[in-house]
Amino acid sequence: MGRTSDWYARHVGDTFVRTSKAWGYRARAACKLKRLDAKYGLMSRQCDVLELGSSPGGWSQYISYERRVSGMAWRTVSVDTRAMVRVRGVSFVQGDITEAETIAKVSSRLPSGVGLILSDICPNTRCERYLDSIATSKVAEALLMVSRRFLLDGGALLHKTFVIRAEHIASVMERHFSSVEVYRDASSRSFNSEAYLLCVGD
Ligand SMILES: C[S@@+](CC[C@H](N)C(=O)[O-])C[C@H]1O[C@@H](n2cnc3c(N)ncnc32)[C@H](O)[C@@H]1O
Repeated sequence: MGRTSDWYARHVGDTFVRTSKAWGYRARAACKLKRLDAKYGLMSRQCDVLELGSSPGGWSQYISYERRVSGMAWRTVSVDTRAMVRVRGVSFVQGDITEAETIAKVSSRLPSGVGLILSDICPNTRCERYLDSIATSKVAEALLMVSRRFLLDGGALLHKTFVIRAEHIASVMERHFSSVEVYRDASSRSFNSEAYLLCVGD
């Protein structure tokens, strides 16, 4: 079997792909967020949300749905370098979170900050250990900068990274947050094994 058919067989056989399709989510990532929400009660936080790396919109759909069923009128602003088809109740900013122009656009929509930042940002990795490690560290740096700018006291940052980098990034985050927990989701496919860091401030 070639690489493409290999990927296809894995993809259609994946429970999270089937579940996300059944629920009408644009990406299987929505099922991962649902699992993280069940573990950490993310959506029960009474606050505005800043979502980073949102396209094609699976997480945005999940956030939008959860907020609507709970009747909460909190704002959600989502950011991605790539375009995203509109999601009800979500304000989308197209831009790079490392750029001042994007930060200014987010600021104008969330002038008072947020209680929760959710990042599913995935840098363009090249399966080259040194370059990938630089790319994931750059994302972590950008998230720290965004957290300093937008996260309110007691707020939380959920950050997706790769298992191989998780402990190092956690040790950096521990200098800036009062608690940092590393979680490896069972839905992560082994070849790109992802980990999530939940960083909570004072
Ligand atoms: C795994 S995808 C996100 C999937 C999304 N959470 C969903 O549920 O549909 C990662 C996204 O991160 C975005 N991204 C990567 N670097 C970025 C950056 N510097 N600023 C904003 N978005 C970025 C990519 O364009 C990509 O759409």
